[in-house]
Amino acid sequence: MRLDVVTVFPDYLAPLRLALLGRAVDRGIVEVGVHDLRAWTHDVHKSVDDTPFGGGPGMVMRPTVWGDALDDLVPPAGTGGATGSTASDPDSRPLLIVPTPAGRPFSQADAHRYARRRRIVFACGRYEGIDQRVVDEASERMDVEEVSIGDYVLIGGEVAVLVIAEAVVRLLPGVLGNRRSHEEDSFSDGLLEGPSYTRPEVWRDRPVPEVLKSGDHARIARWRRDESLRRTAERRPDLLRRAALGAADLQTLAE
Ligand SMILES: COc1ccc(Cn2ccc3ccc(-c4cc(N)[nH]n4)cc32)cc1
Repeated sequence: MRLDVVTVFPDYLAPLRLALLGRAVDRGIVEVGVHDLRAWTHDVHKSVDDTPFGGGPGMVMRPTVWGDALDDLVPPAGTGGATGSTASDPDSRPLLIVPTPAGRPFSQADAHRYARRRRIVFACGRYEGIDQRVVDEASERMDVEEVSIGDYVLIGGEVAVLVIAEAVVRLLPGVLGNRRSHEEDSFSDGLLEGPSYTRPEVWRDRPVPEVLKSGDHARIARWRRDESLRRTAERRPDLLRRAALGAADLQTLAE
């Protein structure tokens, strides 16, 4: 997989080269390119924004600058660049992800879907966002998704790109090493992960739950499922409605 990020703050994306993500890059599992949007500006002031048509607060990012940046990263057809998707491989087109407060909510299912793509370009907006025509025009030759990472307002798209990139790259084969499979991830069974414990067995007079030291794997699995159900019912009742619950689960929730 290749990830390209376009931003006016390239240093914000430095974490992509650290720790697990950095190791994935070093091992060639993912290639990462971070590009300063100002490299495509046309004026001495390297301006990337302008006042909004129709008035209103703040500034909007200019389509001319973004258009030139995306043309270089994903050359239009006929310029030797990427063409439309092939029927046999719908994921062959580059995917342009534009974080925005107005986007569709990003989910673990999206992370799995993105992890199958060969090429993802992230457009990091600032100010009040990017001129809408950039998305509209890019949609002619790329798959474009405007994505929100939550119902809160950030200052720009860079942090959202770090969140999405981490959620996606960790799913790539070989990135997490011998860690348990993704199938056991939080949300993988539709429920929240329950509590975890490690040594010492007693810490500030607080013992580890006895069942976890019992060696009875069936009993441990049941206890973990019950804790997961209780935590989900308390913190994310919306997830419960979508989860596949068995009779024992319903018994636990009824207690
Ligand atoms: C019209 O309202 C606003 C429009 C833009 C902004 C600042 N801003 C500029 C680019 C950009 C990209 C992503 C996000 C973002 C994503 C999530 N989940 N929260 N905030 C915020 C962003 C603030 C408010």
